[in-house]
Amino acid sequence: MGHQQQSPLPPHVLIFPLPIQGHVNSMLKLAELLSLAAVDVTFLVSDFSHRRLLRHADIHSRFSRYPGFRFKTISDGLPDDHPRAGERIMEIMPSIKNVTASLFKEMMVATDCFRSDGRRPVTCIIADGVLSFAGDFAVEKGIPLVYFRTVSACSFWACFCFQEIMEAGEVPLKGNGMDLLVKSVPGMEGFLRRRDLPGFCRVDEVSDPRFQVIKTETRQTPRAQAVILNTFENLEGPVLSHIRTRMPNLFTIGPLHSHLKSRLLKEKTTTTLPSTASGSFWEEDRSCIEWLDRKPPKSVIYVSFGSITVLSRDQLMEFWYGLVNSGQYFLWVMRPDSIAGKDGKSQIPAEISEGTKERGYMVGWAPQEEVLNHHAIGGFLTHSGWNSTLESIVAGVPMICWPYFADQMINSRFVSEVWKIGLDMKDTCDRALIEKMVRDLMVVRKDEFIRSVDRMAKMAREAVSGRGSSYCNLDGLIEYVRSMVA
Ligand SMILES: O=c1ccn([C@@H]2O[C@H](COP(=O)(O)OP(=O)(O)O[C@H]3O[C@H](CO)[C@@H](O)[C@H](O)[C@H]3O)[C@@H](O)[C@H]2O)c(=O)[nH]1
Ligand SMILES: C[C@H]1CC[C@@H]2C(C(=O)O)=CO[C@@H](O)[C@@H]21
Repeated sequence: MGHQQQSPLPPHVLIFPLPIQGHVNSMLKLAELLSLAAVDVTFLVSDFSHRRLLRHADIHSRFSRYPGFRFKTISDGLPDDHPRAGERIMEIMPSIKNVTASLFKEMMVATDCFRSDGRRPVTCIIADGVLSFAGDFAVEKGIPLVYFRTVSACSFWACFCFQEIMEAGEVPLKGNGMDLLVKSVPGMEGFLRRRDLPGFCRVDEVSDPRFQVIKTETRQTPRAQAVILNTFENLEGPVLSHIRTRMPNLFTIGPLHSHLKSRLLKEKTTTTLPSTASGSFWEEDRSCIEWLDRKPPKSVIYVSFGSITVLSRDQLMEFWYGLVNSGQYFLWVMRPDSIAGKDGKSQIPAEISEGTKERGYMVGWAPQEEVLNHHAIGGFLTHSGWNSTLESIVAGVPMICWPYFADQMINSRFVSEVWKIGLDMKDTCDRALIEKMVRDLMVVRKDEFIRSVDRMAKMAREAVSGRGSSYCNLDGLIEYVRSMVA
């Protein structure tokens, strides 16, 4: 019998996100894009996140069409009842370093880097840019390493400059001088105030581990062979040029949610624009879509502060009065754990649930991409998480930004001062201002904002289509991953 010609095994990429919603969302999109290109993918996520995905996101059926895709799980080192939200979210960083790092190494050695029948050992590690221990392993074993930092380029670059910011005495932020311009982030000298620096700078001493960990994790990025960012050239071009002086092998492939839709359409896996299955950690309440169906075009402001923000009762009341007094319809996402206090949902005051009925609607978690693309949505009151910002841009929805922490502080400055597609209310939470901003966004300056965000939306869609920059860059990344096994 003649010897059958075997086709060579595909490359095998390990994708390893920081196990929180915003990071898992965008890295799952990358995983699906690579799976579409017939690359084998092992997606390593915390047991905790995996349970949430299984429960609320129907994740296995989403990936069942990709035979080369596998989930593997690992502990994030936190107890199950840890809130993984609010101020305590940063506890995940030392926990991962102290617990997950050694488990990861053991797992990689014990499985021969996830080798199995018909599957090579991992040929490339794509790790979250803040998981440097995965980078240590890759470097030690000579496995090609790519970092994916899931935040904006502007935030990544500001974090990269933490050393210089510190040496210039521009941190720690002590509450005064917050409106002084920051001189140590090249390219942002004209508009970046101290209050706009990533929230990790809001510490009393530079020795604070929350500042130090981000400084160290970010500064080691250039040791990777390449870096991926979920952004596009026309959105953050000037910042990207600065980053490329230090990390020339930079792949901008975003907005990933839109890119995935574009490729799925092109693969002719579907004839209508696919609503890609979600990666939600909470149950999506679809009743809000029926509520929106009954509202006039661009008449509703969507309110959501992402997966980590926790509001004090006072803040909740200010937002609520501001929204009600604005006279606009509002759809408000109130996660069960989003109000400070012990027992989450029961903390929503009765006056709010009752008083919302006239012009508002509340859900615990929404199908956000679909909501933002609904004709009834005219504005987004957001915490300025990077996925939310990109989803709003692509949907052509102007924003009011109330950043809570981290990259959100700088994203909101870019939304208001650089891209001019919304308003920034950082460091304030006052009902009269909220009322005014909602009216300005939805009524008074509506046309001006819609014009600029529509222009940006068009550029975003171009970036992920046929000959667009992100589309070509993803092709380049796939080629690069393939070249590692050639
Ligand atoms: O009701 C909701 C609310 C949110 N989402 C989705 O959840 C994601 C939220 O992501 P993001 O807007 O980035 O916010 P966070 O969950 O807070 O993300 C964390 O991770 C991001 C990416 O690194 C950072 O930019 C943020 O600051 C950080 O808090 C988005 O895809 C939303 O579409 C829903 O599906 N339904
Ligand atoms: C919990 C935070 C630690 C780092 C992550 C981050 C980043 O800059 O990569 C920003 O905010 C959060 O998403 C993460």
